[in-house]
Amino acid sequence: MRQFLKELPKCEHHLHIEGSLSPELLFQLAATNRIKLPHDNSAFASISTLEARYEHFTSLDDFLHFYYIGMSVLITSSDFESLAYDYFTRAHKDGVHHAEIFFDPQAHTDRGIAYNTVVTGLVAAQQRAEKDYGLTSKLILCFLRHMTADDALGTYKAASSLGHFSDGTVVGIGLDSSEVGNPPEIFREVYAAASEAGIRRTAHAGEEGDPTYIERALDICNVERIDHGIRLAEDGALLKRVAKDKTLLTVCPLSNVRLRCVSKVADLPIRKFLDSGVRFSINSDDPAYFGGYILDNFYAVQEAFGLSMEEWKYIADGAIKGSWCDEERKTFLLEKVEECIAKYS
Ligand SMILES: Nc1ncnc2[nH]cnc12
Ligand SMILES: [Zn+2]
Repeated sequence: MRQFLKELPKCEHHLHIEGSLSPELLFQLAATNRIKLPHDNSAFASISTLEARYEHFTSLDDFLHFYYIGMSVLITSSDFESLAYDYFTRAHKDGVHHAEIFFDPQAHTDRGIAYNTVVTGLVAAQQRAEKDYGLTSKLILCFLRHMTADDALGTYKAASSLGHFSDGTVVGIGLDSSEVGNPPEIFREVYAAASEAGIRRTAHAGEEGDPTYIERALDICNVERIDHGIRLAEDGALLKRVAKDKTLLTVCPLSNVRLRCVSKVADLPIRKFLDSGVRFSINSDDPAYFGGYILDNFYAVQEAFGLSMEEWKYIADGAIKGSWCDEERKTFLLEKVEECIAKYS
């Protein structure tokens, strides 16, 4: 089963590129770029103390504190390119054929790094990954929900004025950071603009927030996907609606355990999603912080739920169908899944 899971063609839809910054690369870039890490936080004493601290996050906000300090070492386009190329290399080894990755421009522009510096580096890595591995990818621009709606709108306009939505450099928008107390409707205006312009839309919802966060993301922000969405299981009517509409949930099992949304993978509503016909993909979120890349998440789900090959085919097919790539690529990837199933049947 492990070899089958490794080879099963995967699409990753929930990966924060800044969350793939390993402690090794973090310390290396801090030295190269002369960035001072906080002296008053003993976790930053060494790579091993930082790794040890990552095993004890108490909540999303506790993690986010480290996440924003960590990314402060990313300065040049080439830093972003190395970060993203390393991720693509690892994802390719895990059987990822198509990745739709989040980036947080405000977390960089807020500390003086230009939006274009970030995107230039990421695009260079995307082009190399497609050439070297045949791995296709898209960028999703996330707004930080702890910042204002005006700031989100300004970021959206900056990307728009560079033509990044119309030329396909950025496929869609997302919403991340601290969820509870920062509901999706605060950002209704920027979502309406994206909707009007035909830009893809997703939002983190129902990670820590109750199911109304999911409902409001769907109803008010008109999102096409829900990132995490695990608390959907608490609302039967909403669950039916999401299943009927084939709205993709991008679930991140190891993240949910590390951030204490659930105490173990077996407590996630994976069985309920399968039985109700909810479409979902399995993803790594911030793999350098949560102890595993996409394949580790697949293994963890298999260990907890003992799924059949047919159920894995349903997950793999749903992930492809819910992707924001073209139909030709989807057809190709669906055939690859068929071949993999045939090989292991
Ligand atoms: N799991 C997560 N939830 C919300 N915002 C994030 N930013 C990076 N990872 C996140
Ligand atoms: Zn996330």
